[in-house]
Amino acid sequence: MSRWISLFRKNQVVSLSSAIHHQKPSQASPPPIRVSITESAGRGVFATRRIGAGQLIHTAKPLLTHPSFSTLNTVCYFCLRNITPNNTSHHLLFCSEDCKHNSKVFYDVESRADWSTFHDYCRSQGLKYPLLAKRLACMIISGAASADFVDILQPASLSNEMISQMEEGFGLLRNAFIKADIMDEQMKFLSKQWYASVLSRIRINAFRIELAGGSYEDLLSMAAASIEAEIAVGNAVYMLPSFYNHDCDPNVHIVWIENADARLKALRDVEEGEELRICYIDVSMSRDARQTVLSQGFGFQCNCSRCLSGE
Ligand SMILES: C[S@@+](CC[C@H](N)C(=O)[O-])C[C@H]1O[C@@H](n2cnc3c(N)ncnc32)[C@H](O)[C@@H]1O
Repeated sequence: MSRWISLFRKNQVVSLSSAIHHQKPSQASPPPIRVSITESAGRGVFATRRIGAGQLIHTAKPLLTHPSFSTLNTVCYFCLRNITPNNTSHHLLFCSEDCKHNSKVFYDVESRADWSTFHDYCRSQGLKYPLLAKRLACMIISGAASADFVDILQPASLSNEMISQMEEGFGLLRNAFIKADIMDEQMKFLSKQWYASVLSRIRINAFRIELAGGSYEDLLSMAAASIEAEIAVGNAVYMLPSFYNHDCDPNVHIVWIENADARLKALRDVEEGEELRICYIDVSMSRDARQTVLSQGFGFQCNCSRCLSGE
């Protein structure tokens, strides 16, 4: 969701360059945040104490990840870490034995089926989120996740037209499992309603992962590297980061260094009780463009102070 361009806005550069000295979270205590209801944006994340600019507020492991089609052979199929491609093999890659082991929760089921038709469909339609739904379905079939795994996340409201557009993807997903002889009992959850409900949640909660690389310890050099290279390796869904609302002048940034493990950092000093917000979009766009993207992509009218002031 978020992008780096926002970091170059003039009024943020000073706080960012002073931000890099406060990177370590408190080891012993829980993160200084709570999830509560906001006045106008559903649930949100609030600071439970003062947080200094640049402080690492918390990290988050993804619930679901999937590489982009363009990075399928160059990033870890589990954690999205960049891997030097092996010219002799076009097989899916894992960056470590740990990732290979951890991926069993979906890969043992996934590798039994032929995904070519489902993938061709996604590729031709430019769809990335059904890949995350496929991974979740594999986790549920393997018994590693329950059918309501992502139900706690806010769903997008879908029009009837959007739901009917999902039918083809649903049919192809289901067929791939049927052809792989997955037992009816294990696929009981896999209804059109389940598929639409999962995609509606992924749609507004998935993050587009851009890795900044292991050598960028400070936010400014990460921002510069990310803008230069446009490094989008895939998509991922998280639990806690999904509760952060959007602001066009955010006080928190989500960053990925070398894999899909997220780090949430304060962009400026935050007072106890203040809501913590990230940006979902490129906030260097004009107000009208931001409003259009947020309304079409996330279904809300942004009324942050920047939008209200017309900036
Ligand atoms: C990723 S979720 C954020 C958490 C969400 N508020 C919840 O209760 O789970 C994104 C959704 O939160 C709401 N939201 C986020 N930022 C908002 C904002 N600035 N103004 C109004 N609604 C917002 C919208 O409904 C949006 O689709």
